[in-house]
Amino acid sequence: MHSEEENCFGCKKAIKTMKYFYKQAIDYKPGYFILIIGSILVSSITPFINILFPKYIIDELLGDKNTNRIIQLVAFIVIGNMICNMLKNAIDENLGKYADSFERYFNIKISRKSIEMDFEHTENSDVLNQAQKAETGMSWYSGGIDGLTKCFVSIISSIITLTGVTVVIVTKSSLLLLVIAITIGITTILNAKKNAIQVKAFQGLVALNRAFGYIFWQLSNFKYGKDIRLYGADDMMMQKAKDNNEETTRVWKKQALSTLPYNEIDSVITAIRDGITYFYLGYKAIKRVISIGDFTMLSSAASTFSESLTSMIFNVQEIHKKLQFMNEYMVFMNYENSLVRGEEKVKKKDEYEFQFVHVSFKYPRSEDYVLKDINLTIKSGEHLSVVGLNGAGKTTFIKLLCRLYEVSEGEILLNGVNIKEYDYEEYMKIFSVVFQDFKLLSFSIKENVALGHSLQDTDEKVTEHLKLSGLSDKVATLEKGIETSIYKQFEEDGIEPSGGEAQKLAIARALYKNAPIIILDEPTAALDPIAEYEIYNHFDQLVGKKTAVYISHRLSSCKFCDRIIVFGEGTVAESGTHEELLNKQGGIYSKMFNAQAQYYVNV
Ligand SMILES: Nc1ncnc2c1ncn2[C@@H]1O[C@H](COP(=O)(O)OP(=O)(O)OP(=O)(O)O)[C@@H](O)[C@H]1O
Repeated sequence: MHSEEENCFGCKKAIKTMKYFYKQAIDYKPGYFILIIGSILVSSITPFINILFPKYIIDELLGDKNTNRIIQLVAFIVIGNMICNMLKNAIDENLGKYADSFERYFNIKISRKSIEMDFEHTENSDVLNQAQKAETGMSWYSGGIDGLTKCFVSIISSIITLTGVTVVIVTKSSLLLLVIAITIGITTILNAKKNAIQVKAFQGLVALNRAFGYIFWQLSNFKYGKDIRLYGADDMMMQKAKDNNEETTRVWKKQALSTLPYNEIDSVITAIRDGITYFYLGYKAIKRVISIGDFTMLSSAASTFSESLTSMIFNVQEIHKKLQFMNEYMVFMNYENSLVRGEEKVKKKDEYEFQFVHVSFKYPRSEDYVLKDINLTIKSGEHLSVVGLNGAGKTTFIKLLCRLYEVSEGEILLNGVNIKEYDYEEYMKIFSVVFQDFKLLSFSIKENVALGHSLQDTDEKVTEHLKLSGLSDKVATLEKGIETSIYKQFEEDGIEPSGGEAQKLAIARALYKNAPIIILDEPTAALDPIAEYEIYNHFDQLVGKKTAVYISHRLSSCKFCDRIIVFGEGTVAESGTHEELLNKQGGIYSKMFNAQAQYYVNV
């Protein structure tokens, strides 16, 4: 939530935001700003052509009636307007291309920030809302750099036009300026009120837009099609989408109804201003204080004056509003990472011993401890199995080990050094992890396996690891082999891997990374019994002397491990080898194992 002080978007904050964006934009695309200068020049010149030359034509028509001169003047107007329009079109066309490029530039930065921010932020709905605000605030709400710059262009052009037009009006009728200035003062106040309503509505729409994006994604993503169809959830999903749509419409409608009176008053004031201008100038022309040519020029100058002044003030207010939208991007980009990131290098050696010393943990914004006073050592090269009932804290234990979360109490040591003291990226490199909810990307099999590594000369190595994980037979049947795309999102001949195939791919990816510590969270849950048997048969080949941690509900897999730890109610309830734990009367492990074995024995 923004505090009261933060909500007040004053001049200082606006200038800071402006500097922040323009510094990056100028570095990224300086060419854009050269075009902008051209745009300012063209849009400043055009109004003068249409104010000055018609006066001379009328004066000529009512005076000397010199045909050649009239033709010359008309040619000036027509050709001048044509050249200005052509230049404007050429500039606008090029500016459009930059607008897109700026939008992508800042979107990429949002993505990078999302990846680099503390993992715990990615599960925080405030942060997710802020990411949404950053993205929409930088795109269609503000128009991004291009939208903001166009406002500046308009302001500068308006100032140039205003200066010229003021000179024209002052020489003939300065009272007119006063009338226009007063009416514009009123419309400015109305506009400020309208903007405040729009900014408030934007804040209210963020959560709705994010929810709609989620529902839309689930509905249109065929991966979720099975569940939605079989559970008949389509009506419920459609209802949620409809409710969301109605709520969004309600917010828009409320905004429109709130701003409508201001728009209507604005129209009345503009009409009064135009009426006064025409009556006043008409009266002067009838009294022959000004010529007919002057009447035309002054009425056109008066309307240009009010248009330019209105546009200038409108654009100042627009800039203020747009900067508030764009500021949301800054807020997101400035999220501090709270995870301590040390500088100690992880020494490359064969020994990696971890110690959990009185480790307790509760998730952020939660009062309940998920893990309580965990004390254990994972010896280098040990194959450790972690078991326990659902929700016992097994995955949380892995998340702490991999530093996705900071422990709440106690410490985790690697080779005697607190893991906080290690360089974060270096520390991450020592783990190959397959999480329960691992993700494959819509890229080729090769890219999925060699993820994060160079793709040069990798074919053989990728094939080798696919063989280890038991996927080579499947890949051999594919026309494009390891170049085959996963999923059909971008390639028609992409494959839809089965649950087991996807898991084998994820295992191949983890093995390919060749990190000294392998962690597999439910590694064989989706594998058929033969594939599971194969994996465990090649266990030593797969993992070798590396330290390995397995989380599994298939207790038969625990036999392969040196030691088993059993989590229960947030603590390490039991620890020992398969045989030791099985012999422990009334123990959690023996109960779970016997319950599972019963199914097979009783068949
Ligand atoms: N991001 C989170 N925020 C708050 N609570 C969480 C979060 N992730 C998990 N929990 C809670 O922590 C507890 C332990 O979850 P964890 O995923 O570690 O269990 P698990 O032993 O791996 O379970 P399973 O066998 O079902 O995979 C659960 O009660 C879960 O609801």
